[in-house]
Amino acid sequence: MAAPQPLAGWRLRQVVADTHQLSKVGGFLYVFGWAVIGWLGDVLDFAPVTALVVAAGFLVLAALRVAMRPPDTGNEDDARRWLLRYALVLPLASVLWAGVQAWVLLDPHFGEDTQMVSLIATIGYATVFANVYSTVRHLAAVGVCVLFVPMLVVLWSLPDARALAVAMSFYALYLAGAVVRSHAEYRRRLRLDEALREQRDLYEHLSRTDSLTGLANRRHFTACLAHAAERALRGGAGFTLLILDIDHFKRVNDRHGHAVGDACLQALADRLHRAFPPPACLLARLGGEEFGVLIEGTHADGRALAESLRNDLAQHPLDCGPGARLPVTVSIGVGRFEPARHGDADGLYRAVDLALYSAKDQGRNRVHALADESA
Ligand SMILES: Nc1nc2c(ncn2[C@@H]2O[C@H](COP(=O)(O)OP(=O)(O)OP(=O)(O)O)[C@@H](O)[C@H]2O)c(=O)[nH]1
Repeated sequence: MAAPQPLAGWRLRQVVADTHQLSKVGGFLYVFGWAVIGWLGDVLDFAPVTALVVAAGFLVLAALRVAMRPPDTGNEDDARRWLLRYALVLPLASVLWAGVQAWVLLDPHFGEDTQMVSLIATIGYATVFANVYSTVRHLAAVGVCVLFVPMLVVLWSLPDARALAVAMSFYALYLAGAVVRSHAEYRRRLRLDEALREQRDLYEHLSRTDSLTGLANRRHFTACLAHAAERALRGGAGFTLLILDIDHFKRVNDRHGHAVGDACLQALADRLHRAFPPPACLLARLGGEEFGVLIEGTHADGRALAESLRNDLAQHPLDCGPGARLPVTVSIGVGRFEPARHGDADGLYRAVDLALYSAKDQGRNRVHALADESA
């Protein structure tokens, strides 16, 4: 059988979050239980100091659970350390309750009603431990043992309580099964959640990505362009848009075949990555042999970057597979977003697209910048 893997990554963070969420207010159940027992058993009459110390103990432990918030650093070691500390604190209230339970059963000051209520409360707390703290199996097992074992020892030691001891022993077996089952169910749910998350992430990635080149697709690029324009309109940093199109790409397909054409598009995507590194630049394949580049910030000289890419491509053929080093040239339209002139992202896109087509019209293998057009 394979050794169990230590919790890591998303699962660890989820276990930490679930453990705190499920248990953070549970400490107050012991406060309530002790208040009921104290009231039924008139404990303030014969042991006022102990009663108050026990109440204070339950209150402090309940408050500690709420106060021990999981770390939000995202660091796995922090999360593991927190889980260990919390797993040490969580059963302390059960230890105190086990002491209370033994006291109530053994001290004749407490009447039979109070003893019965305390036993019911112990069953309740142990059942909660077995079923609710399913996130960490050992934690649930320790909690159940701490609550049940001392009570069973006391019951078996009392000659008048044999029937109760037998019944409670059977219930202890049920609780052992509940610990195993609830933990297995939790692990199953965790695996399902993780698979759903991975599928959602994959779907989101695919819906944003061009499958041939791995660049952003037109839909994602258009959305990012719109966000960049909105930010700029609200006074944020500006941005520059490049649209580039391979010249006479049809000839590549016609002469070398579609597969080489595809490799050529992939090689161009690699070249674009080197010329416009993320995260300042977003690269997209807008369709066919047309690509877009969004450069965030006001410092980039889009025209110079476009010229340098055009030169690089004109001088260094693209590696499009075995025996296929193809010289390709590109035509590029480029422009910086100017709110007063373009209005929104669509306005800039239209203007840069026109610049690209004017570069094509004027002979291809050239960069046409918006500033040139207005000159
Ligand atoms: N291999 C390959 N070819 C594609 C893909 N998408 C579009 N094309 C081809 O790209 C070519 C585009 O041709 P045109 O629109 O005439 O453009 P062009 O030949 O580059 O000419 P200009 O843009 O005017 O310089 C067509 O032959 C399409 O079949 C693709 O995913 N893979």
